Amino acid sequence: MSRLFRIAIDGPAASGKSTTAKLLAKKLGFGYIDSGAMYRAVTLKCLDQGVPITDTQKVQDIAHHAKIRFPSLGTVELDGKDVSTAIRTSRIVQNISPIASNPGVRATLANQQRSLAHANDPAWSGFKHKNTEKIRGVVMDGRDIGTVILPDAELKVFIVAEPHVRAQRRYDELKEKNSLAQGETVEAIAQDLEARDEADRTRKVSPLKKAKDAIELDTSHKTIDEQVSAIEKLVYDRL
Ligand SMILES: Nc1ncnc2c1ncn2[C@@H]1O[C@H](COP(=O)(O)OP(=O)(O)O)[C@@H](O)[C@H]1O
Ligand SMILES: Nc1ccn([C@@H]2O[C@H](COP(=O)(O)OP(=O)(O)O)[C@@H](O)[C@H]2O)c(=O)n1
Repeated sequence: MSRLFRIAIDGPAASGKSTTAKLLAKKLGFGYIDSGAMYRAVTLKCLDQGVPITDTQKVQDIAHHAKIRFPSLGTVELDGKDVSTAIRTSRIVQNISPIASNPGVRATLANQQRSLAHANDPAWSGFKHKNTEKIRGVVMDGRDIGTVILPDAELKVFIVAEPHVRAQRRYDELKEKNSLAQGETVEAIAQDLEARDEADRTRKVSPLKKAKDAIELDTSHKTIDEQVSAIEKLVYDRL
């Protein structure tokens, strides 16, 4: 016997969603779908092809023809090329908000996200529960997963953290990857996160919002291990 268990993780920028989602997926043998990476990939393609991010129709066409894949845990491919690092720069997030609020882009990516979540990929080995039932599933993170993409997910978590903690973590991450733009400071990153969260919260289509039945998890004073274990426990509680 096999049962499907879908975990929706939403929250503001740099709150710890993808780190937690990836480790949780690894622990449970679940698939991991990084929906933010898909918006980042569409943004990268627009910038590379010189398509103005405010040209609604052209951006929709780009999204429609972009072939985005997740060949392994944490890697992202765009049109056959590994873009895992290229999509993580500040240039991408500074241009992403008009693309994420484009209804045609959202419709295209939403379809792909739902079919990825239903793919039941054989690589998602899952785990045995109480020695009988096989639990297989997926962890998906983003802004609208619990509200729009998987409204009937078996578990919804809304991850938050204090703004200065998120800015410092994102700064450290970019520094470590040598992806900091020249002269980029923690303050500049804090401003970017705030502007992006505001745009995500106030857009008309699929805004960033905690689903009514989501459980809030504040990671400000938690270690990564603690936040992964907290969600893992919620999974077992629900089974
Ligand atoms: N509890 C934590 N303690 C320290 N660093 C963390 C913690 N949670 C996440 N991070 C780090 O913060 C950064 C942002 O986390 P990330 O998972 O990318 O956030 P999101 O997906 O919400 O944007 C990453 O570099 C990650 O390693
Ligand atoms: N489900 C999603 C995921 C991301 N996004 C958009 O994509 C941007 C980047 O998402 P992300 O999760 O990669 O960003 P970070 O939280 O890692 O900074 C967000 O600021 C949103 O504008 C969205 O609109 N809907």
